[in-house]
Amino acid sequence: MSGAPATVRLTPRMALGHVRTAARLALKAAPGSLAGLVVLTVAGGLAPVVTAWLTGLVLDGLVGGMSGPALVWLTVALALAGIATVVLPRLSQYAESELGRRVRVIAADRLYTAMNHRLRGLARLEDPRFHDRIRLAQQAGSTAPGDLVNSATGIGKSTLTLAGFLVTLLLINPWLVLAVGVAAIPTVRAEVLLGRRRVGAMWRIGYAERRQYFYANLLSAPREAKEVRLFGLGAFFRDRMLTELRSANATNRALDRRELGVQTMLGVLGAAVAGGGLVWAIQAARSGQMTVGNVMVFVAAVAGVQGSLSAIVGQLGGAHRAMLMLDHYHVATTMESDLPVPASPAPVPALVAGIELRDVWFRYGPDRPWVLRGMNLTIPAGRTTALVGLNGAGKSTLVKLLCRLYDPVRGQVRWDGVDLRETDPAELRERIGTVFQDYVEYELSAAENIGLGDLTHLQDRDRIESAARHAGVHHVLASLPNGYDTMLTRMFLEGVDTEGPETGVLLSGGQGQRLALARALLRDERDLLILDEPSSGLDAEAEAEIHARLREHRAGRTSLLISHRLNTIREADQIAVLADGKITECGNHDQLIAENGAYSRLFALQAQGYVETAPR
Ligand SMILES: Nc1ncnc2c1ncn2[C@@H]1O[C@H](COP(=O)(O)OP(=O)(O)OP(=O)(O)O)[C@@H](O)[C@H]1O
Repeated sequence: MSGAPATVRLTPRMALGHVRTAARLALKAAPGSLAGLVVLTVAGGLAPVVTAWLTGLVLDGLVGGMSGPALVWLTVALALAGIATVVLPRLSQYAESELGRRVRVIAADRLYTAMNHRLRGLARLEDPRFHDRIRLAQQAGSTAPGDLVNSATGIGKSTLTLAGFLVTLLLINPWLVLAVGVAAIPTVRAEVLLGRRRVGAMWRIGYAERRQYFYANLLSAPREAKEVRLFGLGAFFRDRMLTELRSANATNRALDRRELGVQTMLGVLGAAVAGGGLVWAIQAARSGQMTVGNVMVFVAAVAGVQGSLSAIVGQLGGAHRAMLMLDHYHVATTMESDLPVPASPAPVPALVAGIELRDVWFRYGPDRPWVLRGMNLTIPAGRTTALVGLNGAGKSTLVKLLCRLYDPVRGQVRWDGVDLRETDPAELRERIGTVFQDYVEYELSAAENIGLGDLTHLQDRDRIESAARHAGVHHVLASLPNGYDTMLTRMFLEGVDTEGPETGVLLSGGQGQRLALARALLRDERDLLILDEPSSGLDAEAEAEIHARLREHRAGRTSLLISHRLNTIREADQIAVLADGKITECGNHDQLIAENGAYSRLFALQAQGYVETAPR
């Protein structure tokens, strides 16, 4: 799924496919509204023609001295047609809105279900082209199917009006149909060209708009606010935002000017044809070839033909745009899974022997440097393995491979002998509990923040509290204004619907880290516990306390612990040093110290720092 969206070209086959998709979505979402819309479209399309004819008949009746019930009935019919002309567009608008609302729900459901099922790893999420595509697909899902249906009904309605008035003109004077038709050719051609330009401009403006929102967001987002203020970046980002805004404005202005010029010319041409026709009609009326009513019908018909033609062309442009957008939606909902999963995946049983990384090579893209270069490591079941390495050595990358967020480029990661490529990632992840280095603090309640670790326990307050106690964060959470129900956010109000809603709170960095730990500990019975820098934000006392608890918790379980603070991992059963994409040392603390290698050097360096600053 790649390629710049701007290069999308619609073939007739694709267009037909998108029309079918939109029609199916509309039929599924709101068959009643769709049927109503069709009826309203037919009625709305014919109403102006009927009104014009009735007006002509009434005028002729008056001039011809018609009176009595016939004139009354004609007048009543004319009044009803007038009411219909006013009411029908309102009803159509409601039916369109309702259809749009319902289609949006189904389209969003399909899109996000596809994303959940087809985006199992991370690689695609790190591709900027994918983000362009998915953003457009989200936009398309919410508006394009409805827009396409509306354009289709709009085209149908205008076509009916056009046909009605063409027949009218044909009955009055066939030559007039030819004159109006010839005058319409440049209009159609100009609208098609303008439509294409509009679509092209949409991509260019879209990019500028995305950058503009990005800068605008930097100016108001609480997460970035500290740095923006401290480094005085406000004016800098504002200027960049305005530059993007001006660039979008310049594109829009150029387009508007071109449209203004073309449409003014076409308007003058249309008016000339209509004026010529009117002169002819008045002459014909004067010489008795035409009635006053027919003159009126003629004027309405010329305006109706011109108006409906330009509406059809405009709506075709709208349909074209909607189809281009639906193309992104189609690609996003039918994309292949980013991690191949066999038709019958191998089961992931409880871990008995261990996990083996066999000659694993990995890089984040064909044009990126290798992070792991033929790495070999066994993580024995029931033991604690610690992973040590310098910044950027590839420790977190290894964690992602263990969770099958990526597949190795070469080599295998084996779970009790089963290559992870043979497994269903969802089943594998059910067996793993993880605290990532860049853990998430969700803008939800404290209890939910922990409960998300295992949705089956989301409502189980006892288990949630027990996990919080293990992670040493229970007292902090219990003493929040609403205890575990306090929202951990300053972005949303608690209970907006109630009177005097309260704002939530933010935890400190270390408290947040404990919360993430509690979330992982809720997945208590998992086979593999991965802790990537679980205590980097904790004070020394808390760190010692947490590690003592974790040691207890890990006893007899399989765990992988990553930490730069070597004192926290020295009791691991096995310590592996990762350097240059490989495991360069592996053994327990005493063995590695005796080896006098990189681990020993790092340990001595850290120990020295403490000794030198310790009070005598
Ligand atoms: N998503 C990514 N896309 C491209 N490169 C990445 C990505 N994530 C990490 N890298 C690169 O891979 C290398 C290893 O990163 P990784 O995060 O695994 O290191 P680490 O050992 O965990 O480092 P640290 O100790 O700083 O946490 C780094 O050079 C990093 O720039």
